[in-house]
Amino acid sequence: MTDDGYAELTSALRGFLDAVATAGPHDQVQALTDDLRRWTAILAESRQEEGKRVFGERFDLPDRGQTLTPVFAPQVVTTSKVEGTAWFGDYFHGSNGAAHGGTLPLLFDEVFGHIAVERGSRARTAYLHTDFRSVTPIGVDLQVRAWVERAEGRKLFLAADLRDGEVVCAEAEALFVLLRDGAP
Ligand SMILES: CCCCCCCCCCCCCCCC(=O)SCCNC(=O)CCNC(=O)[C@H](O)C(C)(C)COP(=O)(O)OP(=O)(O)OC[C@H]1O[C@@H](n2cnc3c(N)ncnc32)[C@H](O)[C@@H]1OP(=O)(O)O
Repeated sequence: MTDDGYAELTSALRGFLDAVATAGPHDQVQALTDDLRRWTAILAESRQEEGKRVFGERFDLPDRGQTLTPVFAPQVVTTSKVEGTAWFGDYFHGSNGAAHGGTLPLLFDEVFGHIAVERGSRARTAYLHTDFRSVTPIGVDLQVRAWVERAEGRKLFLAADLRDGEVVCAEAEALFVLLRDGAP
């Protein structure tokens, strides 16, 4: 990992989003808004085209340097399976201590993507089906795994599950289609 500060920035940004998500009314809200607008203007001056950005494009950083998805730390990545831990911060909270339902397919898409990347394939998600088996807790280390069910030509049929210990939180099935040469 290149120690250029971006891993720490990603971590700080996640912490900030979690703090925003859990904060009550605050008397410094205008100061915070002003600070955010100041940094937005500074960063806008260094806007880059896709392929030259950090966010989501730095494979040497945790979570590719992005905060869009819940934290995913892979432990095993092969061309046929991926296993690791997932962690949903407060930013991903839906209600009653459970993760927002839409954030689970978000995690699964990211996890499936590791298999596609490991296969050296340019692929896109054609469909992703999620079954919500039990509420997904916030702020807990969860176990996630995904695997290839079968491959048919350009089609890669994938499955995954997310567990809190013995409890299955969610399961997913997806079709990734390998892109034709020259596809955008
Ligand atoms: C150092 C290393 C660190 C590694 C660290 C890596 C981390 C890396 C993480 C990255 C994580 C990001 C991973 C996100 C991945 C996205 O989320 S991609 C964005 C979401 N998906 C999209 O936008 C896709 C939009 N759709 C499309 O572009 C096109 O429809 C597709 C899916 C590419 C397919 O188009 P196509 O290539 O023209 O293929 P087409 O001929 O239509 O279909 C091919 C076959 O698939 C079937 N098919 C297509 N769509 C469907 C469908 N929806 N249902 C059923 N069958 C279908 C067709 O029927 C056909 O079947 P056969 O006739 O061959 O039997």
